[in-house]
Amino acid sequence: MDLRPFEPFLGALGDSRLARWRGVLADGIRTRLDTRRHGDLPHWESALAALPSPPRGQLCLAEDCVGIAGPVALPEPVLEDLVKQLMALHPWRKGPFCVHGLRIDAEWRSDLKWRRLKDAITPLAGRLVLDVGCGNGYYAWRMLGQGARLVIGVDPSLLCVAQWLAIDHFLGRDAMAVLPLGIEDLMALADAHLDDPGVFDTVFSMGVLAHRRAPLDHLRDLRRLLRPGGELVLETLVLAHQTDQVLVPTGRYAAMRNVWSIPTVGVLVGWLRGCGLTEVRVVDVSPTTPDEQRATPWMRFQSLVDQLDPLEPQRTREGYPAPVRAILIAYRPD
Ligand SMILES: Nc1ncnc2c1ncn2[C@@H]1O[C@H](C[S@+](CC[C@H]([NH3+])C(=O)[O-])CC(=O)[O-])[C@@H](O)[C@H]1O
Repeated sequence: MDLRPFEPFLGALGDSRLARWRGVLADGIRTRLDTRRHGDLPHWESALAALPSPPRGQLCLAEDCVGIAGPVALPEPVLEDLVKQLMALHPWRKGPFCVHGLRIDAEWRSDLKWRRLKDAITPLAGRLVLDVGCGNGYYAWRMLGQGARLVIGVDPSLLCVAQWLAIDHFLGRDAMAVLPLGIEDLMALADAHLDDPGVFDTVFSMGVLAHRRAPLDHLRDLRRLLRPGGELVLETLVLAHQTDQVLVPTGRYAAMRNVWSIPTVGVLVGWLRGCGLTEVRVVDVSPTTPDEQRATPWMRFQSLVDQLDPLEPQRTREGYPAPVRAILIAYRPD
């Protein structure tokens, strides 16, 4: 993979407030693609190259599905080939996507989280949006569908980038991309090349905070990326108690090796305020259920149900409280 698939998007940055990011991001992507080679990348690249190429489709956002519809139905053999190439990008964690009638039933019903937050956020029409840890871009398509001017998704996983490229292959939209960068890459690039990275109208960080070893640094970074008055949408694992506690799992949490901290909602609100964010509000607290996160033919590994105690499903197999996630909104002061 080289810079070419990202060039239309980088070009689109040129006539926006993000113009100064254009060269910076191009350098970052080049470096990451060099150093983050992945053994499966050639396999994913062959699948992308072999995707059928019907005429460009339209982005169709149904309640439960990010869809692509074209002017003509794809013939059966072409659909079979489509399944084969998209399956080569297994596991699909985030979705569902509907590609010319083919439903990619991903591990997560990501539509459910979107439903919880979409009416609580400032409408995205015309806004410059950053989605940190965006996965394969499922939500970034939704953000574009709400009329965002540009959406930068960043995620260090090359499989996520490959899945975005597969979906974008059928849409060819320049105003959104999943770039192979971690938040730390973005901050290092900003520190080295930009006076002030605070340009985004809305910054999303969903499903990332618990995986950061230094959660307060993450919140400070998110604040720095917002323009004054900009909105942060934060989603993360929380403890459902009323106390001021932070769970720091010893070993795994729900089979995940990289969960470092799970605060109560009260602590999380305090962290946001302590990092200089204001008007903090909690818009949702929901347990994650096996209806929302489950194994499917598009994600054949173990999933949430395997990570919960079979006799006491309100606990993980390690004995911790089962996953509950909260969505909070906050602002960088003007
Ligand atoms: N350093 C990093 N910087 C940025 N992203 C990272 C980093 N390390 C890992 N990630 C990425 O953060 C994402 C976390 S998933 C949330 C996806 C989406 N937001 C969702 O809300 O469904 C967790 C979940 O499923 O809850 C993965 O795609 C990682 O590759």
